[in-house]
Amino acid sequence: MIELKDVEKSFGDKTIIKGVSMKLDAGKCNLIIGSSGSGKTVLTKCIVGLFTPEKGEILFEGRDIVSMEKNDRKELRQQIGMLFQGSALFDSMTVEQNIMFPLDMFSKLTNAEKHKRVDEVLARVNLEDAHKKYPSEISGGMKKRVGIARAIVLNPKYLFCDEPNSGLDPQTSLLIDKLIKEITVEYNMTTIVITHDMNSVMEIGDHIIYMYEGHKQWEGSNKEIIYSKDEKLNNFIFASEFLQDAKKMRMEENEAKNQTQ
Ligand SMILES: Nc1ncnc2c1ncn2[C@@H]1O[C@H](COP(=O)(O)OP(=O)(O)OP(=O)(O)O)[C@@H](O)[C@H]1O
Repeated sequence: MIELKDVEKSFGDKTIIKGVSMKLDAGKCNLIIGSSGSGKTVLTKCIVGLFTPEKGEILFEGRDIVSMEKNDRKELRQQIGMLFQGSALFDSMTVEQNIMFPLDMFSKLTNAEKHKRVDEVLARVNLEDAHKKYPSEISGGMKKRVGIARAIVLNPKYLFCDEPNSGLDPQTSLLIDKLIKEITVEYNMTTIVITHDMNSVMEIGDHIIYMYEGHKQWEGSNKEIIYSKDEKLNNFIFASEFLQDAKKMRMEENEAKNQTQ
């Protein structure tokens, strides 16, 4: 579990993150949503130790990354898998070499063990035959899957995904979401996903945090979000007429169900 207590982060005299507290559970997909500039990336960078907040604690299983010794922080960072926007694969390396990279950098496994591990994670993301391909030879969805395989190759306790669906069609997005969710449950990882994708919110949002102008405006599950009365959240998620209609229908269905019970 990761717990944030009253985290504050400023640049110059501008406070970007304003006293944010939250608990992010293991085995759950924790989604951070919010409009552009609301502080999602800055908050996430604070959590993974790339930015140091001026105030507050960020506890990984009770250990504060903010005040941690440099070596301990380095060790902890190796337990964090990252899936970057656009996958961030090395174009000059094959799929296999891309996934091997963190193992070469951070593990003490033998060559044979590393190859076995690469095979395992590629099989897990259903890409058994992609070892020798270059990123330019595979689709956007496959690149994301390679990105996921690379993110989990060191068996991390924590997984961060920045806009995992950006640039993907709705069907492929759904497959990537399902994969992230399955892996989260299977490995009991604490997963944090930054997303703008409302389908993801409804599909895998065990715990959703809505950021508004640097503070946590709302939190709840995908079951609760549809019935939320928070005006700012509703303006954000039901910005499209389609979603407004979907919400109305859900609420009417629910009312009808309650009346027949
Ligand atoms: N390194 C930095 N120095 C100064 N200001 C920064 C820095 N990084 C981010 N900011 C500011 O912090 C605010 C929040 O930015 P952030 O990138 O966290 O937003 P976001 O919610 O992730 O937006 P998006 O959805 O567009 O990625 C913005 O006003 C941004 O200009």
